[in-house]
Amino acid sequence: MANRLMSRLTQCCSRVFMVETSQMTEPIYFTLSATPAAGNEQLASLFGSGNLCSVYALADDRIQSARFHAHLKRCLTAELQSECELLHAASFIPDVKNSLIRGFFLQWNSVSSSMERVVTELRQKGSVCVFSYRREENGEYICVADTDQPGERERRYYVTPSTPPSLHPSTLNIRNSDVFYQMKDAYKVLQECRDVIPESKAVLKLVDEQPLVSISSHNGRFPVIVIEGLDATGKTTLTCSLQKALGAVLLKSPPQVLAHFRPRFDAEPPLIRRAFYALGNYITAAQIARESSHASVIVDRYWHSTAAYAIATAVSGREENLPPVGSELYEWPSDLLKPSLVLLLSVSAEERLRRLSHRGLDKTEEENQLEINHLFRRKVATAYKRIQNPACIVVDANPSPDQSIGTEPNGSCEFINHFN
Ligand SMILES: Nc1ncnc2c1ncn2[C@@H]1O[C@H](COP(=O)(O)OP(=O)(O)O)[C@@H](O)[C@H]1O
Ligand SMILES: Nc1ccn([C@H]2C[C@H](O)[C@@H](COP(=O)(O)OP(=O)(O)O)O2)c(=O)n1
Repeated sequence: MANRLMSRLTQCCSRVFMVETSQMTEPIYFTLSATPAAGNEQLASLFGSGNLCSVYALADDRIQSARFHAHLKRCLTAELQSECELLHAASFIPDVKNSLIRGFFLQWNSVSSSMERVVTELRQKGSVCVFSYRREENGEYICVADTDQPGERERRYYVTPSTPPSLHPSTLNIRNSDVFYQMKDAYKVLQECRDVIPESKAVLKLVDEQPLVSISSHNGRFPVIVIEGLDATGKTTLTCSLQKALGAVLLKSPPQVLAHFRPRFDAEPPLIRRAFYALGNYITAAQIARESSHASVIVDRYWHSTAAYAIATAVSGREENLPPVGSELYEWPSDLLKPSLVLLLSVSAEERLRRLSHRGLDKTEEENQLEINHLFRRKVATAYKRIQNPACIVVDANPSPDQSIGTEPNGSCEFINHFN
């Protein structure tokens, strides 16, 4: 298995490797080639820091690969936390969708017995392959990889600098790994999980029980208003008051019927977790179609949340790495019911933190990450605003609930008055 993976990673000389040394800087890109080439400053800085290797996990199918990658990360973090730096690495073919394979790059300075032991153990594991890197005395950067060629145990490559791709490589795999643009694609992921995650069957059954609804099922009936925003921006407070003010039906995504499955799927890697949330939107869509025939409907989170969080998590590093404005990755799914209006509640970072601390509830792992990770929050907010057709209207939600809600300068939102 490892050999097959190794072949996949190395035989294609057009593959580029990426190492992210920090969240705020451009990753280091290189290729592996049979002929030596001059290094550059970035390679020199990477190779100047002691011992180096990269580790990739890959299994026969995408579910196993995703779970194995998450497992590897947990093991490496637990075992090596204090002794080495764990950086994100990946290998991809420029401009080729779904070519990205994620891995880790390990850097350690001194002789470390547990480091040597862990690397040896990983090498022996079927579905992990390890690349070791070193700088030769003549200044060449070398990568040593295992090989499955007869009579050959390992093969040496020269590490050659590569120019950064025009789009960040993590955008290559978003479609159908992080964001699903048709129900059948998310459905397929949970079907593939049935043996390892038995709860998938129950979720699929709930999806099967919903009547199919078209993307415009509520047209000509009552309005459907989606309220979106980061955690603690006031969605629950606003949806409840709108429900009362408009005599509306209040729904949410994921729907209540999926609530008890959430912790199970939240513990899974993005491929599985995001497919679960995507399917939740289709169950909510069926509820919207039903309810909007006789009343206005308010929805607490829907597709914008699913796509914005998924994209912001999938794209590592800086905000500039997000897919650009107008990218097809911000399109609405072709088969998901569209609401009449999507409002994005926006509050200042200070006000949001104040509300979070007043609320004082247990925080999910993702909420914790949001709190400590300013950058991630900015990426979620930017992704929200780039989603198209329907786009969201940004609402200034800083005022207290008894003040009327205005909009950001270019928005327009007298919606409460409008529906009263
Ligand atoms: N407009 C507002 N002004 C001040 N506090 C608010 C406002 N809206 C909500 N809150 C408070 O902020 C906290 C988070 O609000 P909540 O509606 O639960 O947010 P969300 O559903 O977006 O996570 C709650 O304690 C709530 O009472
Ligand atoms: N329709 C939805 C709703 C939430 N999600 C995901 C996105 C984030 O990972 C979490 C956010 O949920 P969280 O529990 O923080 O939100 P609430 O507190 O319920 O407002 O759920 C989603 O993908 N699709």
